[in-house]
Amino acid sequence: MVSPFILVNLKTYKEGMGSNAHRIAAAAETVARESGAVIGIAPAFTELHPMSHHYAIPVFAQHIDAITPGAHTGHILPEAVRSAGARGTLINHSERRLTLADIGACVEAARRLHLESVVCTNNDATSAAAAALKPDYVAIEPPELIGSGVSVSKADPGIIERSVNAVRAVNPDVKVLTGAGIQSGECVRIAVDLGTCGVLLASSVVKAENPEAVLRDLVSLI
Ligand SMILES: O=C(CO)COP(=O)(O)O
Repeated sequence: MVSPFILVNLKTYKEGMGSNAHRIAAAAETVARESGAVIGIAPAFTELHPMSHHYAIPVFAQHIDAITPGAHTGHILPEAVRSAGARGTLINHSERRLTLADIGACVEAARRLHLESVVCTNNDATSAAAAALKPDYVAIEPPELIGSGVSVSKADPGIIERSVNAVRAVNPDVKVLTGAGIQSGECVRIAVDLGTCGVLLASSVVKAENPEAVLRDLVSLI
C-alpha cells in the first residue's frame, strides 16, 4: 500500500499553539521518519513560519483568501502563506466556509503559487463540485462528526465511498482525504481501503496527552 497522507489540523486549540505546536510537529517528524507515512500539520497562521522553518514535514495553512497583494485588511494573502513556507492550504473547512466562487478562486490562487490545495466538503454532492475545480485533494468531513470523537470511518463509511466515487467520476486525478473523529490506525486503514489516500484530523492528536503515541497508532496498520 502507498503510504497515506496524515494531515493534522491544529485549528485554534490552545493545545496546538506555541510550544504545544512544536511538540506536535516534532512528534509528526519522528513518526513520519519511522513509518514512512507523510504527516503534515496545519498550524495557526502565526505559526506557519516557525513550523516550516524548524521541521521537515509538510506545513499547510488553514485557509487563504482569494485576494492579490494590495489594499486589503485582515485577509490571508496566498503569497504570504507561500513565503511563510507553507506547502499547501486547506480551503473551505467546515469551520471556515466559502462560496463556490471563492473556493474556485482560492484553488486558482493555490495553483498559481504552487501550493497544494485541499478543498474540504460536507457530502458527496459538494465533493463532486469541488473535484470539478481541480484541486489536489478533496477532503470529505461530515460536519456533525467533527470533534465528536466518533469516527467517520466507522459511523459513516458510505459517505467516504460515495465521495470517492463522485470525485473519480468528475476527475480521477483529484485525490481524496477524509476526516471527522479519526483517532486510530483502524480508522486510517478503513479510510484507505475505501479509496482515500489519507486522513485530515485534529482533536485526537492535538488534545492528546501524548500526541506521538496517537500518531504512532494512526500509522500502525499501513
Ligand atoms: O475538522 C477536522 C480536521 O480538519 C476534524 O476534526 P476532528 O479530528 O477533531 O474530528
